[in-house]
Amino acid sequence: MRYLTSGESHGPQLTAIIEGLPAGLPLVDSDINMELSRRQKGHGRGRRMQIEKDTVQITGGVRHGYTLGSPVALVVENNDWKHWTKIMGQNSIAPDEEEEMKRKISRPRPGHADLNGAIKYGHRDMRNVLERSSARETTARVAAGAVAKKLLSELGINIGSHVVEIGGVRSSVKEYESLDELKEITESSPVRCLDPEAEKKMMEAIDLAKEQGDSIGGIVEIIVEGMPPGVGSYVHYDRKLDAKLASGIMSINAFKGVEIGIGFEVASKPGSEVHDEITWSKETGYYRKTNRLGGLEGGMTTGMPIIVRGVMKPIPTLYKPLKSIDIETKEPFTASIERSDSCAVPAAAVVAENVVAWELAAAIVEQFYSDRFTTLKEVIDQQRAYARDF
Ligand SMILES: Cc1cc2nc3c(=O)[nH]c(=O)nc-3n(C[C@H](O)[C@H](O)[C@H](O)COP(=O)(O)O)c2cc1C
Ligand SMILES: C=C(O[C@@H]1CC(C(=O)O)=C[C@@H](OP(=O)(O)O)[C@H]1O)C(=O)O
Repeated sequence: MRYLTSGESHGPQLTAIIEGLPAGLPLVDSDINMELSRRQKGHGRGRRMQIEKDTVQITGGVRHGYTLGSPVALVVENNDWKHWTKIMGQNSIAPDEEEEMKRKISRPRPGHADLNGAIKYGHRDMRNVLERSSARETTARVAAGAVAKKLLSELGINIGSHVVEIGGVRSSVKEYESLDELKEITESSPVRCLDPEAEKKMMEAIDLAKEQGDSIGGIVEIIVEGMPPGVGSYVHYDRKLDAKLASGIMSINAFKGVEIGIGFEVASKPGSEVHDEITWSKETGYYRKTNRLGGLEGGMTTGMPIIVRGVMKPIPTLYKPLKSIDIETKEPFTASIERSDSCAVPAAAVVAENVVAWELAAAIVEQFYSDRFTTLKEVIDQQRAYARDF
């Protein structure tokens, strides 16, 4: 299963095309719209989110609420496009030279793809880079991830996320009753945090950063329950599920690191406090009383919850801008900013959740492939029973 996305941040629309989904998966636009709307929320987002009301059009691969087995095409229109038609027009005749010079972006923003992308593709107008490198593209990734999430949920696999840290303020709540409880709390938190004390401090930290013209990053955690054991493989580097999850998280704009289970804590702990002892009961089969390795051993699922964390750097566009060099004049400048998020960690948690959903669904479809969703479901149930009785 794979997908491609297309579209610029201020272009007419974003498109995702998914190939390799089995036929017969129930899928309606509200499954996707729910995720798109979650991605738009969060304290610290800029004015763009007031302009956009992301909703999907399913333009291929689905009839009467079920996938057909053909490519699924998803379209999300950019409301902001109407303000950018002149600047972004795909077919418009080139504007006169003077106008063109005014519009050209020749000032690369530190921390963005601008300068490297311009050098790579030979663009002297860096709008040609920033339009596609913008995290607006995560809308299309969430749309594709929402389809994966639907597939997982039909297979009894449940996925949630929460914000662990923003700008150095850490959530202290580690325990929650169930994923449903986690979802209930995070959906009503402006920063998707489980800890009400930390939530307040996180919001203050975001407001302070904004006031000071700065930005802050943070850490998000994704939890997945219900994965059958043995998904992924140890036999080759590119079949290891932990590697695929790490690659997925690192591919999200501004993500700079990934942890699985207790993550980097393993460095300071002895093996006896890292590895999860294996135990067995007739009802559940094999299980671990602890889950420090986050549901993955040897590149495969253990059947325990999968726990993945990702760290997001502070947003690079600052109202108190950093120094850079104009590529035309080679003179230093400090940029003027129109609008930007000051913190997008809560939104990024939703992106990460959907990216993880995609990687897990793709691994399941690859390993247990069937053209028919009903058969895939039977095979997954068989895998669970087989692992239990093994
Ligand atoms: C949901 C989300 C929203 C973002 N919003 C902004 C923003 O408003 N301004 C900005 O400068 N960067 C924003 N970013 C981060 C940039 O897109 C990112 O840092 C940039 O594309 C460079 O990529 P890199 O940080 O992965 O190297 C956002 C990232 C995410 C995930
Ligand atoms: C549009 C989204 O995020 C954008 C990501 C982004 C960036 O540089 O990554 C810059 C901002 O775009 P603009 O300059 O149009 O305000 C954000 O709003 C979105 O998340 O849907």
